[in-house]
Amino acid sequence: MNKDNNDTSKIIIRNIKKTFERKGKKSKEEEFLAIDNVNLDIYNGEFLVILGPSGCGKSTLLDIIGGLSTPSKGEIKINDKIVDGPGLDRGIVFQQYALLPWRNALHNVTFPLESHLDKKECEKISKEYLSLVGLSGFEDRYPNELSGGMKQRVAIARALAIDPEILLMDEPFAAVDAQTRSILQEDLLKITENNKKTVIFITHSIDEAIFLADKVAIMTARPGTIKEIVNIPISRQHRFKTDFKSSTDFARLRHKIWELLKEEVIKSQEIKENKLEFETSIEKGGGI
Ligand SMILES: Nc1ncnc2c1ncn2[C@@H]1O[C@H](COP(=O)(O)OP(=O)(O)OP(=O)(O)O)[C@@H](O)[C@H]1O
Repeated sequence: MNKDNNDTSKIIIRNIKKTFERKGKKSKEEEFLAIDNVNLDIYNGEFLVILGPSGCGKSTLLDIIGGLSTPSKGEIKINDKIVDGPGLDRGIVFQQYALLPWRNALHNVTFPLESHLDKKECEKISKEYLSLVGLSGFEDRYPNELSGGMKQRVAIARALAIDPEILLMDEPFAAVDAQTRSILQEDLLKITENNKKTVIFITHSIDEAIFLADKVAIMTARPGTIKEIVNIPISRQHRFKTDFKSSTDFARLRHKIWELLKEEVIKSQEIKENKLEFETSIEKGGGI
């Protein structure tokens, strides 16, 4: 695969800018620039992880790719078609499971299928995907009877059940404990590899990024843009070796990514502190 050739891109992101209208001082509407000039190419079957300081616009970008929000400028193409809303080509998994509490696991997974398939077919497919994520036998459990990790498995099964080409995942493992997270990472890597999914995955964890990604996009402090792409040239088989996370390859990548990210985390904290100082001084009637 020629990764420098635009023609092979599955997802093409060009000059994306997003501003929000916000109430500013004296309740006046003000434009708030969240992300600007975001450009990315994601190739068929690639696993892209996005890292960036809190508030830099990662979720904003993912929402635009998912068609849940529109860009203020720029465009996104998937398989050469401009994204103008949500679609069955994209399955989305959020941090907070977003399961329907009144439905059991099976019927949470059937939910996105019900509009176009009959009941029997929906349940057959849902059982298959629950089995794929290791939840055979848990079909009739309600969300309040499942652990955090199991709920996230149901959410993944639901996203996969529509057989999307693309999985969009917004910090999906942030709410589960460290051991469960590690197992979910391994399972996700196997499932997406075996089912040939293209994945965009947001995280705050550098270790998670290195374990999962083919390439890591590091975003700048707000307004977020892509600062650098770091390739992770490590085979999937090698990642499953027990000593991978203590290898020199891993340490080298972690150091490189942290050096790039640290600058942005510091900038992002400076932005917040300046804003606080500015607001405090305005409240006191002075300037800065
Ligand atoms: N609907 C909205 N209206 C106004 N501002 C918004 C809206 N959605 C996001 N923002 C702002 O845009 C900026 C980017 O938010 P976003 O949630 O995309 O960041 P993030 O990088 O995903 O953050 P985190 O890592 O903390 O989840 C933030 O300052 C946020 O407050």
